Amino acid sequence: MKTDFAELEKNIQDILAAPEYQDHPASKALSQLWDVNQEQWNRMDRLTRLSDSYQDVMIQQGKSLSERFDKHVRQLEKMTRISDRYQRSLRQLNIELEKTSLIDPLTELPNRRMIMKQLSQAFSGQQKESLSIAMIDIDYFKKVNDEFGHQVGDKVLIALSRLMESVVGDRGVIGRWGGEEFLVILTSPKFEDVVALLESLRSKVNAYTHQVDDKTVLTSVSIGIAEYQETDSMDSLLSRADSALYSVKSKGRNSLVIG
Ligand SMILES: Nc1nc2c(ncn2[C@@H]2O[C@H](COP(=O)(O)OP(=O)(O)OP(=O)(O)O)[C@@H](O)[C@H]2O)c(=O)[nH]1
Repeated sequence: MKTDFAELEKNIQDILAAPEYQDHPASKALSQLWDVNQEQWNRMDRLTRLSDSYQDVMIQQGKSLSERFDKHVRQLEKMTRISDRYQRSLRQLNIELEKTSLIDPLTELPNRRMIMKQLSQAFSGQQKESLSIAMIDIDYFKKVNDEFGHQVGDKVLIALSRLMESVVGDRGVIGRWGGEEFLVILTSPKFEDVVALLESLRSKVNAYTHQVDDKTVLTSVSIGIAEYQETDSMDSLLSRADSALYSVKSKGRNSLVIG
């Protein structure tokens, strides 16, 4: 049976208020019991409120904890993204750095370091037997600078680089050896093809004209060629090409000599 507390409370209040029960010992005991009950009730009420507010605090704390956790996760994700981006740009920078350390900035041809690297690779490769090199020097280039100025000289160097690069094409590689000197590495089983290609290069440079206002810059190149021989080291091959170039220069330039 379910107790109707409201009715019970009313009955007790009525008994306690009835004058005929005032001095009855049971009424006193009931009154004491009522007071104890009220006190317990108030205590329960306080405890319930305390527990409610404690729960509120806990919920609030839990909420702020999870908010803090989410914030940290977001920060971590952001840092990871930054680190990824940083690493990507670092890799890109390395590629650029590697490129600039191997490419001549003016002519954009492989620089001496790069062309030496490639020569070394060709030297240790299986096609060593069909390897030839050519040392190319622009004739009287000082005169171009003296007459037209250094800036025109630069433009001529760039234009000749493009021209020579297009003649060599995929049959070899050309790099800037330094100043107005270039080195070509060619791999061809027939040496006469190498000579024919270099002769074509010489004649195209000779036919090239560079216009500066109403003046024309004429150019020519001297070429020293060396074909790989079994006893060759890289140094001896380079040295033969250099001697051949020297020989062309002493014979009057705009020509090629095989060393
Ligand atoms: N404009 C320009 N000139 C350069 C560059 N590098 C080297 N030179 C010039 O090339 C010239 C080379 O002079 P020389 O060594 O006397 O050679 P040359 O005048 O070509 O004479 P030969 O080689 O004997 O035919 C110098 O005037 C250098 O200043 C460059 O990057 N730009």
